[in-house]
Amino acid sequence: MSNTFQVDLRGIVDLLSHHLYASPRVYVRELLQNSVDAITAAGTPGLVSITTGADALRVSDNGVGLTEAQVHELLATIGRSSKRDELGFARHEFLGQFGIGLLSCFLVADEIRVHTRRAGAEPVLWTGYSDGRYDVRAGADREPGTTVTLVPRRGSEHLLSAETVRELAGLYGSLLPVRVEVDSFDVTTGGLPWAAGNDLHAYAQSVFGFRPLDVVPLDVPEAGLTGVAFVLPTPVNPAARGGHRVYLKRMLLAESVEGLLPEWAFFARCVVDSTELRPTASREALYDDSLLADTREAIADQLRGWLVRLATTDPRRLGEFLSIHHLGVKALALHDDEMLRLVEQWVPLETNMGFVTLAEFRERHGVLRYAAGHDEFRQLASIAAAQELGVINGGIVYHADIVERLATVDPEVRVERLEPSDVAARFSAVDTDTELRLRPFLAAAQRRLDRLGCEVVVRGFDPAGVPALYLVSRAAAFNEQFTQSRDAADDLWGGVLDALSRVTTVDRPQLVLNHRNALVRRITALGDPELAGLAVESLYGQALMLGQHPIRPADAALLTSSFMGLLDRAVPQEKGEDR
Ligand SMILES: Nc1ncnc2c1ncn2[C@@H]1O[C@H](COP(=O)(O)OP(=O)(O)OP(=O)(O)O)[C@@H](O)[C@H]1O
Repeated sequence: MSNTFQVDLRGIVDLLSHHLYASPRVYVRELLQNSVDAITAAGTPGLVSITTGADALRVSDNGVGLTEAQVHELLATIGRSSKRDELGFARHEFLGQFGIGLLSCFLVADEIRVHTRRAGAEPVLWTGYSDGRYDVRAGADREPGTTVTLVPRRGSEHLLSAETVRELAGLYGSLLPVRVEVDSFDVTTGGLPWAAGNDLHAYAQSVFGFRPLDVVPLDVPEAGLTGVAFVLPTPVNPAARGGHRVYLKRMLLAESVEGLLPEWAFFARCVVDSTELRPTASREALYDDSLLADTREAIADQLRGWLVRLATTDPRRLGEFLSIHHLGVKALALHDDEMLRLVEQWVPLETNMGFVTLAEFRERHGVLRYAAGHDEFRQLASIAAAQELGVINGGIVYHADIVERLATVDPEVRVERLEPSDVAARFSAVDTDTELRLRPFLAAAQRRLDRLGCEVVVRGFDPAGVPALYLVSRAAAFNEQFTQSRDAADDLWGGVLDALSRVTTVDRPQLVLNHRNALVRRITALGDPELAGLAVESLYGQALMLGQHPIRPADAALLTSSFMGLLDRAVPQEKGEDR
C-alpha cells in the first residue's frame, strides 16, 4: 500500500524559524526576492512598493501574478516553486529556487494574505495561517501583480516597523536591478558601487568601517562575478577569518561570507556580486561546490597579481603593506610558496648587519646563516659581525622556520644554523712567543675552572672591548643536559645513559680570553697567581652572563667568591685586621 507523507506545518515553521534562518529579519529578503522574480518573469520594468503601518505590512509588485490554479499549486505546497525547470534545476534568471521562502513570513506573522492577479485571469485572495490552514477566494479587482500582506504577530511588531523594514530592504535590496520603495522612499541605489567613477575608499568606509590601503578590482567571468577587494590598513590575525560581503544576482546574501578567498589572503575584505555562485537553502552562505573552489582560485590569482604589480611598480606601497601585514605574511610563508617568495624578496629581517631581506643577505653572504635562538643571536651578533660573518636572528617568531623552508623549496639556497665554533674558527691564535709566555697562566686558569667543566683558551678577536666569551657548541650543550639527567636518573636508566655517554665524545665549553683586550693582557701578565685566578673566575662569570647562559649553583658560588675576593683586594684593609 502506498501512502503520502503528511506534513505538520507548525513543525516545519518551527524548523525554519529556529534552525534554518539565523534571524526572523530574513522575511523581508524573501518577500523582496519573490517580487523581483515575479517582475523578471513578467519581463516588463517593475516596481516593488512596500508600505508599513500599525496593522499590517504590504509588499506589492506589478510582476506576473498567479492564477487560482497556480495559487493552489504554488502557495499551498511546501517545496513547490515555479522557478525550477522540468528537470528540477533552478532557472537561471530567478533568485528563488527552493519553494520555502514565503514560509519565512510565519516567523513574524500568524497570517499571510496574497492578493494576486495574472493578466487575463481573475484576481484571487489566498490567506495562509501559521497553524497550517489556508483558504482561497475571489479577490477584489486589481492590476496584474501581487500584494502580500502580513499581520504582525504579538511581540514581532518591531520587526515590521517602518524603520526596520526600510533598513532591511536597503540592506538586502539596495543593489537590485528593480526599483524598491519603502513608504515611497527609494531604497535602491542603481548601479554597482564598484562601477567606474565611484569613490571606493568612501564605500569601504561605509560598509567595513576602514579606509583601505588599496583597492583591487575583481572579475571572474565563469562565476559571473565582479567586485572589489579592499586591503586592510591595519594588522589582523590571519587565523581570524574576516567575512566578505556577497551579493547573488544583486541581492545581498550576507555581510560576512566565508570561503570566498584562500587562507593566505587574510588581508583583504571583498564585496562581490555573482550571477552563478549558489546559495545554501538558508541563503546565508555560499554553497561549497567546484565553482566556488575555482572562483576562490581566480580571486587568489588576481590578488597575487596585485602583489606582483606592486613589487614592480610601487615598492614603497608594497613596503607599507608588508610593514602592516608582515606577521600574517610570515605565518603563511610557512605553507605557501608565494608568500615565502614575497618574504624572501621584500620583508627585511633582523640580522647582525642590520635589517635586510633574505634575498639581499644571500647575495652578500652566500649562505643563510642563522642563530636558532634570540639569546644565541644576542650573544654572537656583534662578535660575528666583527668577523664579517652575517647572522640572521632566527629567534624571532617564524624566522628560523622561514629560512629552513626556503632551502627545502629551492635547492640553490644554502642554509646553516650558526654554531659558536663558526665564530671561533675566525679568531686568530696568539703568536708562538706569547703562547709560550702564557702557558703557566693558562695552566693555573685551567685548574681554577676545571671543576666547572670548562676549557680556557686565549685567542685574538674583535671587538677588542669584549674581554672573554663563553662558547658552547650544540654537542656540549646537549652533554650538559645529559649529565644532569644522568645525575637525576635511577639505576636502571642511569646505566643506559652511562652506556650512551661512553660512545659520545663531546667538546667541552670554552672560555675564550681575548688577547686584543687590554685588561686581559694585564691579567695574563699578573705576577700574583691568586689575583690572576680571581680575575679569570670573574671573567668566566661575566662571559656566562653576557651570553645569557644558565647559571648553575656551582657557577653562582664561584661568581660570589670571586667577586668577594676581588672586593677584598680592592678595599684597603684596616690596621691590625687579618686578610
Ligand atoms: N510576489 C509573487 N508574485 C508571483 N508569484 C509569487 C510571488 N510570491 C510567491 N510566488 C510564487 O510562490 C512560489 C513559492 O514561493 P516561495 O518564496 O515559497 O519559494 P521560491 O521563491 O520559489 O523559492 P525560495 O524558497 O528559494 O525563495 C514561487 O515559486 C512563486 O511561483
